[in-house]
Amino acid sequence: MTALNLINVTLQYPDGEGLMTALDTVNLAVHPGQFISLVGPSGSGKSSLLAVAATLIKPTSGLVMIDGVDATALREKELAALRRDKVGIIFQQPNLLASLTAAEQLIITDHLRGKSLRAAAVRANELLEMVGLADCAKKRPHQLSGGQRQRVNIARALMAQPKVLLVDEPTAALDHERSASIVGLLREVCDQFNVATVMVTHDTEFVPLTDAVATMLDGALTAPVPAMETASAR
Ligand SMILES: Nc1ncnc2c1ncn2[C@@H]1O[C@H](COP(=O)(O)OP(=O)(O)OP(=O)(O)O)[C@@H](O)[C@H]1O
Repeated sequence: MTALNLINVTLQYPDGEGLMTALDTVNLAVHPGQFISLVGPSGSGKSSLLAVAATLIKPTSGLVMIDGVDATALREKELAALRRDKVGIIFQQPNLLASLTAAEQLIITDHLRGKSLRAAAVRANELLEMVGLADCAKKRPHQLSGGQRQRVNIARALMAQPKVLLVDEPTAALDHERSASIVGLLREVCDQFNVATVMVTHDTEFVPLTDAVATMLDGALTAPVPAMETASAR
């Protein structure tokens, strides 16, 4: 089963007297463990695609299937639960809470999901170790570098064990070396947690670390994205 499946997704915004089409009949299937780069010029619809896939915006028409469930058919409460449990979102800016330690940034997300604090603390420590921040669990955002903050952001998005990870220009605020290590980390996350990952990027240099490229132009994908190859073929 695909983890994320956009089927004939069209998104239109009101534009003066008429409508502007931000997404035009987009079809995209992403399998567990598949890592897709999403590229295209400014205004081509990349952020709109991520927002629709994240179920933050309902498309004008088409289906958004997350782990086999059609998100466009759900009521707001069910939709919020689906998003919380199945979708991890990583924005450019980590948006960490200034007063919380790295571990607490992660624990609070599980707490909001009604999970036990003890289990959350164990998982938070495991994830911080996985992203290379075992020594930084007690540090607050101002004590971390930009790259470290982005690693906390990634670990936080993994707390819910999402099926789908949506990443919007994770390297925009980082230098070259840190950017490479963040994309390398996302590759590891994708493989280790078998999560379907879509990353918007302007950095075509990192595209080879991903399995396939989706290119957007004027709201449409320029070509079908190849299906998942077997892991051994990578
Ligand atoms: N809330 C909105 N209301 C009206 N038009 C919008 C809205 N959000 C986006 N658009 C338009 O939809 C189109 C696609 O925008 P989108 O932000 O998805 O592109 P993008 O590829 O992510 O661009 P960038 O690389 O600059 O972030 C653009 O023409 C944009 O102006």
